[in-house]
Amino acid sequence: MAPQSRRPLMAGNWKMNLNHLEAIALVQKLAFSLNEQQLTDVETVVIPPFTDLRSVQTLVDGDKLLIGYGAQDLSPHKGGAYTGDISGPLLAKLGCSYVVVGHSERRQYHHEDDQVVNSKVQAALTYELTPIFCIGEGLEVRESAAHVGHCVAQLDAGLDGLKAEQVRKVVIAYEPVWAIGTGKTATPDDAQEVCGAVRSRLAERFDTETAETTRILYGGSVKAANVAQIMEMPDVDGALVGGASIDADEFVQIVRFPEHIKK
Ligand SMILES: O=C[C@H](O)COP(=O)(O)O
Repeated sequence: MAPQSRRPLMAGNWKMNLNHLEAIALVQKLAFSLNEQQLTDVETVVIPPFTDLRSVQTLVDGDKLLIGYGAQDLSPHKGGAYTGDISGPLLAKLGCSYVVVGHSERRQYHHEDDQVVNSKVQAALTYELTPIFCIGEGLEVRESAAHVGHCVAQLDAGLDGLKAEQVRKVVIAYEPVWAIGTGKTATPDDAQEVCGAVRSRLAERFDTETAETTRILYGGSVKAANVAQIMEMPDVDGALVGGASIDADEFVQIVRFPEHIKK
């Protein structure tokens, strides 16, 4: 059985969807549909666009909701002349707990390399934000069966310079790029293969405690219909959900996955 520190985490990455009014409506619907026990059993987090964060904060704080929130990216810099960037201190001040780092869409469309991703992981930890650090292979790498090595190399690069106690504060998300937004979900065994390799690598590079306590998520076309099978895998501690997280009913069913499995 997974240790307590690996409480299942369902994080909804809304990407560039929903304005601040739609954000309020969605979070209200989650709060209305999920009871205290369900939100205690499964940590539930929304990751809206930056422009929604203040509205989400006001709602979550005002009604003392058991729903966490975070941002989709952060600057590696503390502050200053970086037009368009959002820093760790600005996110922390808004009450964010999480920040996604190294998502494949940032790597692809904003040319973020492993070094940039590593500096963002470090920035997040500096400002007490939990990075949801993404790794994952494209289709070509998968087809050449080099995916495990590719993901482990991304993991190593992203965690470069971190001590074991810092790594334990990171959430790692395995997202095969070919499964993102395509409707092609990796099989539970595909998810387990890489999540298991990530955990073994954490043991090898840091220590057993780090490997056993660090949470590893799967992401890529997760929906209510497939989440339970994926969550049955021993090294999968949650999901980073894209498209299905902007549909309140669907995300509620994803959070309620324990009702469909016995782990
Ligand atoms: O961050 C989330 C992932 O990119 C997965 O997106 P998706 O669930 O729409 O495939």
